Amino acid sequence: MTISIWRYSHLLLALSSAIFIALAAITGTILAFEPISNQLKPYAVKEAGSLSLSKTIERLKSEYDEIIYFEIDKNDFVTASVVTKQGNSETFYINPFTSKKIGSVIEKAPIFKFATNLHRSLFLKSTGRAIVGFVSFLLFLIAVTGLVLIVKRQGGVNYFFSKTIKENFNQYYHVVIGKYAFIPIIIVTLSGVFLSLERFSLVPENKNSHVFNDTPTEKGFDTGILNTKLFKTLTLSEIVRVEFPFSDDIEDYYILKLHDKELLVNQYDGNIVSEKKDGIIAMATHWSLVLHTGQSSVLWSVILFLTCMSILFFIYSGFAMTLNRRKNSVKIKNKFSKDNAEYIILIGSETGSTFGFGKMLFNALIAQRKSVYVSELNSYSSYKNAKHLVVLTSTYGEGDSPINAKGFEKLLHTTSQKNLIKYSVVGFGSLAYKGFCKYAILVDSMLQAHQNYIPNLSLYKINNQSFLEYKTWVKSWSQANNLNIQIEEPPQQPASKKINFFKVVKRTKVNVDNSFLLELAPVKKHKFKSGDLLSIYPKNELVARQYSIAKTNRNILLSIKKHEFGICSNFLNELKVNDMISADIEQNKAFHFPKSSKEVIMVSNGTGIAPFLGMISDESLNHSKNYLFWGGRTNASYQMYSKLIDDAFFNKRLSGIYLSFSQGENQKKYVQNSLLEKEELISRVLKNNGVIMICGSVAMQKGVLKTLENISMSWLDKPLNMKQIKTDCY
Ligand SMILES: Cc1cc2nc3c(=O)[nH]c(=O)nc-3n(C[C@H](O)[C@H](O)[C@H](O)COP(=O)(O)O)c2cc1C
Repeated sequence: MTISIWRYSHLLLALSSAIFIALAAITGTILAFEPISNQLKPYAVKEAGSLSLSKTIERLKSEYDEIIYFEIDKNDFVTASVVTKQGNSETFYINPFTSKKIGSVIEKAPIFKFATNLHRSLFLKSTGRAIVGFVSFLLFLIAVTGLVLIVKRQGGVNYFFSKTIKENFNQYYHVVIGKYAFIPIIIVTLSGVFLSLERFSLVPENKNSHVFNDTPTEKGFDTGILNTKLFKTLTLSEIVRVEFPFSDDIEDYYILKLHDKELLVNQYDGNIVSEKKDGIIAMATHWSLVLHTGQSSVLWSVILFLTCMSILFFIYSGFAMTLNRRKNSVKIKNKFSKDNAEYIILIGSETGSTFGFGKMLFNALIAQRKSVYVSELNSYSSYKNAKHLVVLTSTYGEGDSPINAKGFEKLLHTTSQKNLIKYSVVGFGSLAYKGFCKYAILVDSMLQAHQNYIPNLSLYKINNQSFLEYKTWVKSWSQANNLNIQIEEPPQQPASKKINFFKVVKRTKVNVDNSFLLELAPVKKHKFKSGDLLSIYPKNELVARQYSIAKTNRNILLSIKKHEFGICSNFLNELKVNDMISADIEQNKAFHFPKSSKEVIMVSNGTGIAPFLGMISDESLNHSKNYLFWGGRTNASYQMYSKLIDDAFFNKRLSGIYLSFSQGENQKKYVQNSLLEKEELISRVLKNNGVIMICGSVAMQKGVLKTLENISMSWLDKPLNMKQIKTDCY
């Protein structure tokens, strides 16, 4: 498995701390509710913050015999510790306007006590606290390495918040949630680390101490403390805690804890005897506590709750992705050394899937008793007996090389070859990205410019790891080199196998092209759209065959071509009305009808028309002008679809229908020809941000994309914008 240093660090850090992080996240999720539940209690008194200190003390003194202290917590609850007129020593919440008791001090619920202990120290006292602090730091590093990975994946900092391409559920949400959870995770982890360091006295202490003024320490003139400027102007919003003098002794002071300092105040004349500033560490402790626990803000508590939930999701999705990669990782054992092999296969891969394709070619050549050597592009070297070089490479980032090809360019220029070597480059990429197979294009041009390499086959690009496209290339390459090699399809895992039942409600006869329509009603209610996929498992087969769905009358309409030896198509052709089949609907959002486009062009050939039959029949999709291009063999091939298409035209769901027949009576015509005839329409749709949907064979897709590229260049003077193209080809 090819793995970059960042991904490796991210993974290693996650692996080493996952259990602790999971525990902290679960307990954090529970603890996020504590400030929320506290703040929902009715002890915060409206506008109490503006009440002056002298008024508060005056009322307290009239209500109770003695006051020990009162304090205002982060929820704005005022707690007073007093001796009542009945002589009882009590602590409770008061309304500072009246000084009357309004509730007993909240006891921490057992669940919160338990979660706090587990979260802070894993019930292991100081050792546990140290572990938790360290894990918090690891989580900080995981977040930072994750951020770097997202930036690389998005193709730079500037594209951080631009659309993330969805390859699968886990990868997509790992990245998307990661973008938004990064800042809260950094805040939570850094505050957690700080609180741990502080607990172990590893942060510099606050060196500030009380500096006493040179005021007389004898009992001075009693001016009535409540009339002093200080007590009259200080409000509860500025105060954290007020401790009352213990006795009448002049050296017993009022201790006023404010948000940024502590004052000792003479109880007779209100003079400030001493002042101690909190300093930066005390401020940091205060803010770490507030930010880490969510006290004082319901909104922040909710954010903390969501952050803990997302950490749990990262653990799940991260491990699911890693397991999946491991499952797909491929090891190739060379049987020949680099200098003995006639065929050299060099692979550029980021996440390993291209190695699978390399292995297929390797096995096929070995089966033909050819001497083959496989390696990474980064291990490019001299090859004494090589006659053929095949480069299979993916593209990453914004058209960059995959990680194991970073050094290839330099090696190519500094390593000399003795022989003339025939080369072919196959690019693995995705049309969803701007630079489709851009790195393969670069490798191809580098080899072209190299004196020791002569082209064998022109550059071949493969979308979404399509096995069929690869098979087509292997066939051409094999023929070009007088070989007779064949690659074997890798065994597929049965999809999730969420099997559901569907009843055949209608079907047509097989037409001149061996194609037929099959209408299926789901036995249980299902949500699906035209463009989704139906995975069918014929007769207990493990490998599913997928068909693009048209949704008509709440049923599924499939257009199927019967192949002579096709297990699935023959199985479906044997079905009669009322028969039941088992299948699974898979969402295919990438091929749903665009929600906001004003014009949509649908291009298909053969049975690829299926999803469009549903889209043009759906009355709710009436926001756009739609055009249908379809290619088949003859007019008779079209008859099976004509009723649905004519209806859509009369209902104004279609504004244009353009048919092309490859075996037409007068002339041979393909969809590409019809597109060229309608260049003006195509260029207008492209110019006005319309969408072009393509469904059918891969060969047709290639031809259509080329035609669209040409139209875009000649009419709009710019390359085709792939964001306007949706494809579902096989
Ligand atoms: C983050 C990311 C960026 C990608 N960037 C591109 C790109 O710029 N151009 C392209 O054609 N394919 C791009 N792809 C698609 C991959 O090249 C494609 O899935 C390839 O088959 C992966 O092969 P590998 O697993 O061997 O690396 C990208 C994929 C990912 C996950």
